[in-house]
Parts: sequence; C-alpha cells; structure tokens
Amino acid sequence: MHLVEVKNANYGYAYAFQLMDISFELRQGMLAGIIGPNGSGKSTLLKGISGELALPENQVFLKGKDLAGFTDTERAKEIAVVTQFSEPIDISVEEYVLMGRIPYRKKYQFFETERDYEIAQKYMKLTGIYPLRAKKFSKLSGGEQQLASIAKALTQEPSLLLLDEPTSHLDISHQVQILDLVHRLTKEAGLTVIMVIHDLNLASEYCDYLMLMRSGALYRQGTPNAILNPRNIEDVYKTEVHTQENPRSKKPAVFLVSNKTGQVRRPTKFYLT
Ligand SMILES: Nc1ncnc2c1ncn2[C@@H]1O[C@H](COP(=O)(O)OP(=O)(O)OP(=O)(O)O)[C@@H](O)[C@H]1O
Repeated sequence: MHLVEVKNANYGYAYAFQLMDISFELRQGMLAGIIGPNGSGKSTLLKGISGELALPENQVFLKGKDLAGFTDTERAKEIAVVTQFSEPIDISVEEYVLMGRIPYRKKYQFFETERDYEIAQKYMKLTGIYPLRAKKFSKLSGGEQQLASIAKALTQEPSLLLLDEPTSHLDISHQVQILDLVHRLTKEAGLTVIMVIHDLNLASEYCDYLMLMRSGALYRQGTPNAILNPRNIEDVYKTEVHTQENPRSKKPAVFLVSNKTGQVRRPTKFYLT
C-alpha cells in the first residue's frame, strides 16, 4: 500500500484556480519534490493535503484512507506542515517547538510530559536550534525561525511531512544540514516527505521523485534523472538551461544560461507536448 495516493485531484479556490487531474503515488520513506514555475499550483497541491484547503472526497488518500474524512486531530497526528510564513508569536523557541506535541495531549492534560520534552529536545538538537531554546520565537532571524518550524514539525512525529520552500531563508550550510536531516529521517525512520522547492539543484540532489507542475497540471513525474533535462525545464520555465551530471552525486546539475553580453544564447526551443 502506498503512504500517499492522489487520484485525479482537481481542488483549488472557489471560482478561481483549480488543479487539473493530478495523480501520483508515494511509498513510505520517499522524499518527493514539487517543482514548477511561480503560480503553477505547487502550494495549492500541498494545501489540500495539509488540510488548509477543503478537500473533495476520494481524491487524496493517506495509508489507504480518504483524507477528506480525517478530523483535525487525526490529521495532525499523521501530517506536519512547514509553510513559508512564520507565526508572529511571543513565546520561547522551546514552547513553540513543544506545540508539536499538542495533537497527542489527552483530555484534561494541561502540561507536557517528560517524553514530550525529550522529543522536542531531540529535534531542537538535530536542527541546531537547541542553544536558542530560551529566546523568544519572534526575536529569531528568518532562517532561525525556519529551523524552529522544522523542529516543531518533526516534534509532531508525523508519518508525512509537508515542506513549502523549507530552505528559502537558509544559508548553504543550513540548507545542506536540514535537507541531510530530512533525507536521513526518510531513510532511517520511514518518514515520507513532500516538499515544494524552487532550487532545482537541491531538488535533484535530495529528492527520490520529482513532480514538475505547469499551469495547475502535472507536466512530468519521475526520478530527477528522468525529469531534469533541458527539454522539460525549458518547456515549462521558458528559459534556457544547461544540464550536466554532478561528478560527485551523479545527479543532474542545472546551470542557468544568462543573457549577458558575450554569452551566446541559443534560441529557446519550445517543444510541443
Ligand atoms: N486564496 C487564493 N484564492 C484564489 N486564488 C489563489 C489563492 N491562492 C493562490 N491562488 C492562485 O492559484 C494559483 C496557484 O498558486 P500557488 O500558490 O499554488 O502557486 P505556486 O506554484 O505555489 O507559486 P509560487 O512558486 O509563486 O509560490 C495562482 O494563480 C494564484 O494566484
């Protein structure tokens, strides 16, 4: 059984943008990336799975069950989300990360358990924010807030982690640290991850599976090697690129071709699909 199954999804915003018949299946432990141009529907796809958008019946299944029928608490025990926008809340980093344990509280339980603290501590250490635990969340830098949000999501111990641009505020060392951690959790702990990511090279390096979106539809899906070629990228992003195998990882690396004086740009071919 697949952990996630999406069948002809066509949800979206009332009288506005709708996804167009999106279908894919992900096994447990996969790290999947959603790529595609601005406005192509990547966040919308994620919002249906996270519960932020109302989901029609029989379109998204988690562990074989229709996600449209989950209560908020049931969903929160299975799915954690890290979005691009931080919450302006005035609590300490530790209190913020501990909020990840809320779905597990029993009725009339008002305080965290010893185990809640242990789990929160574990993920604060793994994401590198443990030294900042006493600081106010609102006083953190954008990158530190992103790390704290990831620590909170992992503290939720979900089976599915949804990440919307998880590295947008991170320097290269933290990008590698976080994606290495997420990758390790997929392989060692069986976490399944779907992340929206603009950086095609990070997507290539870390994702087992890529979904390339265009105008609300899935244009292609498959391994980075199958997806990240000039034909697909130029067709969807309408910009010229050069791809070459990364000598260390053997994954495709994508180079932009700029329009600067002295560069010979070949005419971008637009392929019919
Ligand atoms: N709340 C909303 N109501 C109506 N339309 C919306 C809403 N939010 C987004 N849209 C529209 O839906 C389309 C897809 O948006 P979405 O945020 O899913 O794209 P995206 O691929 O994640 O883009 P980006 O890379 O720029 O973040 C866009 O045309 C956007 O204007």
